[in-house]
Order: sequence, then structure tokens, then C-alpha cells
Amino acid sequence: MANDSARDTGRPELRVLRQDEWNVWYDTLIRAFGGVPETAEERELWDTLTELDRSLGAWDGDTCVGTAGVFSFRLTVPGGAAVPAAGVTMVSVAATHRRRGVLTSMMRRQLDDVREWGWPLAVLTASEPEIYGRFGYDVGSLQVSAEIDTTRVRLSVPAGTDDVRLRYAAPADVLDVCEALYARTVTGRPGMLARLPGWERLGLLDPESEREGSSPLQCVLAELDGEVVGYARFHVKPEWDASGAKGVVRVRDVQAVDPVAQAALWRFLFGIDLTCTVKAYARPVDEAWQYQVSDLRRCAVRVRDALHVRLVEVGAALEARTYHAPVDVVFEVEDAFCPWNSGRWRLSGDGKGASCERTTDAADLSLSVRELGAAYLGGVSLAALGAAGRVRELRRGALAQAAVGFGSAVAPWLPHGF
Ligand SMILES: CC(=O)SCCNC(=O)CCNC(=O)[C@H](O)C(C)(C)COP(=O)(O)OP(=O)(O)OC[C@H]1O[C@@H](n2cnc3c(N)ncnc32)[C@H](O)[C@@H]1OP(=O)(O)O
Repeated sequence: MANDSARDTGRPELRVLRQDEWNVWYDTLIRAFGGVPETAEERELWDTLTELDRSLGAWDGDTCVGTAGVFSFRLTVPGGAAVPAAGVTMVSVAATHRRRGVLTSMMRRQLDDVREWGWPLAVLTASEPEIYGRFGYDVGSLQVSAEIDTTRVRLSVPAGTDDVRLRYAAPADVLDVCEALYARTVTGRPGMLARLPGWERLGLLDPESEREGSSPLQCVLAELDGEVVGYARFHVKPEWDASGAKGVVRVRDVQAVDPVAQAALWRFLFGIDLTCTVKAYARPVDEAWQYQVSDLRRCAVRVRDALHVRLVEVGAALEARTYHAPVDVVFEVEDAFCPWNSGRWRLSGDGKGASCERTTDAADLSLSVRELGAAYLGGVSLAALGAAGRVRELRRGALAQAAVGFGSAVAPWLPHGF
């Protein structure tokens, strides 16, 4: 049907990707991102990770003009449950075919598919944040980058940090240990993704072309009483000028099971000889080091959007998480792109669980599905969205109650892109 209508109208034909099309499809994607080829290793890895039956290609005759993929993730939500979520990825439209609705047609098909698969959520990281709001996504987690002047900034660490032993290890040799540790941390923060088979290799990708003069990837393990309690992966870029060493530590990944292990790793990164800057990227907005430093201003902290969240099924999504404080609220939801979500929903929940069902009761709060996506992981306050004019309070007190209920003790975080 879709093929016929595409032929009739001259619109590109949208179809599920086949393995024999992958190379052309992937070339289309790479070109849309500027056309710089990836290494053979990266390409092979993405070929392996692509979920063909969940990926779409848009074709103008034999020419691939659009790409969109989905990874079948499980996303940690407030309360710690791992909820099926479509990880929308590899989205592109050839510049020759831009602004003719190809992306819109792929988003339409994709969200219909995700609904059919029974997954309540879709998530993505955006090349440009402005693209996805029209399809019902909004920013659900933020991330921090920092450039820390370690010649001036001191770190105060908690008691017990000296008990943690650190040792270097070849990143590939300890991959399994690091993955096991990651798996232990994944339910600790909303917004984290359980690693799918094969995804551990992403952590080791280390193309020389991206090192910009830095060392190959290095890894340090943190151990307490013989047990691995954390790891840091990083590069060191040696630099010298007339006044001496000015090396830079580029932090790629820090994971730890508790604050003491975390502090031991950060103290190590701050203190590597012959370096005077630590550059970190995509860190949690509430990570402890920000409250342990002597001078936050010299850490040049920047915040940006990380995970964009879309509630595909409002009822199932809101039931899948728990609530920081008891909530009983009727939402009037507007969702133009996925109209099955529009209308009134009563959410009743607390720290143990929740129900979210259709209702004809009077609404307490009026908002669009985007505000629910923004607030979903607990990192964006519904009250703040209200102050921005994006949530309308129809019953006095409902906004404050819902805002507290949707909150999270720890900020959501996406440790790696996809
Ligand atoms: C999850 C990910 O993979 S993020 C990666 C996204 N991909 C890229 O950034 C690669 C480079 N860019 C592209 O490939 C394309 O420009 C795309 C995919 C962003 C857009 O594809 P198009 O087919 O041109 O989009 P389409 O024609 O469906 O546009 C739909 C609407 O979005 C708007 N839009 C599209 N791209 C953008 C953008 N980059 N910024 C702002 N608005 C945009 C259009 O103006 C249009 O608005 P309208 O409905 O009000 O007219």
C-alpha cells in the first residue's frame, strides 16, 4: 500500500531496512552528518548494532534519501524499573530531499510502530534540539560538561576515600569487570540505559583520528577490600610551554558504586602528574565533585540537553514509574502527533506504584505530552514548566503536588550517546 502511494505521489518510499541495503543506508546517514568516513571498526560495530527490523529507509527509486533506526532499550525510570523504550537513532534526510516532509513521514511510521510493539516510551539525543518538539519529544535530562583548572581547584573528599585502592588496567582486559559494575549502577539513576549485547564495545572505541594528540584510552580501577567498586576511562594529552607542563586529562567515563569510590576516582583524575586541566563531558548535573570543589567558577561548568523523552502511551508510561510523594491528579493532555494520548487521565501514585487511567473527571492540570516527557524522569520540574506558561493549573495546589511527586532524589543522567 505504502509503496503504491509513494509511486503515485512521487514521495520517497518508506520501508523496513534489509541487510543488503545497510551500506548504502549508512552512507546516506554519514553524508548527512558531513560525510567524514568512520573507521572500519566503528562501521562494523554500528552494522552489528543496527536493529534491521526496527530501522527504516526512505527511497527515491534506488537512491536512499532517508534513514531512521530504533534500538530496543530498557530505560531506568524513577523508582528503578527498567522500562522498554525505543532509542531513536541514525535519523537523516539527504540534503537533496530536505524539507519535503521525509523526516515527518519517518517519525509518523516510527511512533506508530513503537506503539504497536507495546513500548510506552521513545527517547533520543538530538543533533539539534529544535527538531523533535513537533513530534512530542522534550528534554528530559540534562548533562554537564566542565573544564577544571586543577592547579587552582582543590577537591575535598569524604572520609574513607583513602581506603580505596587504584590500579591501572588495559581497558580491554577489564571490560567485563567494568560492564558488571555499570550494570550495578544502571538502576541507580533515572535515564540510564541497560547495556544491550555488543554495546560494551562502544566504551572501547578509540579511533586515533579523534584523539587530537591525546593518549590511547587509559583505565583505572577502584577497589575496596578486593572488590571492584568503580572505574575511570580517560585520555591524557601531554602539553608543554615555556613555563612547563600543561597536560589535559580528558575524562571519558567514570562509574562507581558509592560516593567514596567516586571521590577516589575524581581525586585521581584531578591529580595526574604533568596535567593542569580536567575536561569532562556528559556528566550528571548533580555529580558530587561539584560540591567538593573549592572553586566552582574555575570549573567552567556548562549545562546542555541530553535525553529527549516522548511518552508514546501516556497511561502505561506514567504507571511505569513511582512518585516521590503521593500524587492524585487529573491531567488534560494535548497530543497532536499521537492523538490516542489526548484527553483526560487520572494519575494516582506514590513511592510504591501508580495507576493512570482515562477519566471524565474535571482536569486539575492542562499540558501537552511534551511537558509530561520533560518531567517524566524527574529532572525537570512541572512547577518550572508552569512558571514558563507551559502547564496550566486548573485546581489550586495541584501543580505543586504534582511537581513534588514527579521529582527525583537524584538527577536523571544519560552516560553515553547512541
Ligand atoms: C535522533 C537523531 O538521530 S538526531 C539526527 C538528526 N539528523 C541530522 O541532524 C542530520 C542532518 N539533517 C537532516 O538530515 C535533516 O535536515 C532532518 C532529518 C533534520 C530534517 O529532515 P526533513 O525531511 O528536512 O524534515 P521535514 O521536511 O520532515 O521537516 C518537518 C518540520 O521540521 C522542521 N525542521 C526540520 N529540520 C529542522 C531543523 N534542523 N531545525 C529546525 N526545524 C527543522 C521543518 O522546517 C518542518 O517544519 P514545518 O512542519 O513547520 O514545515
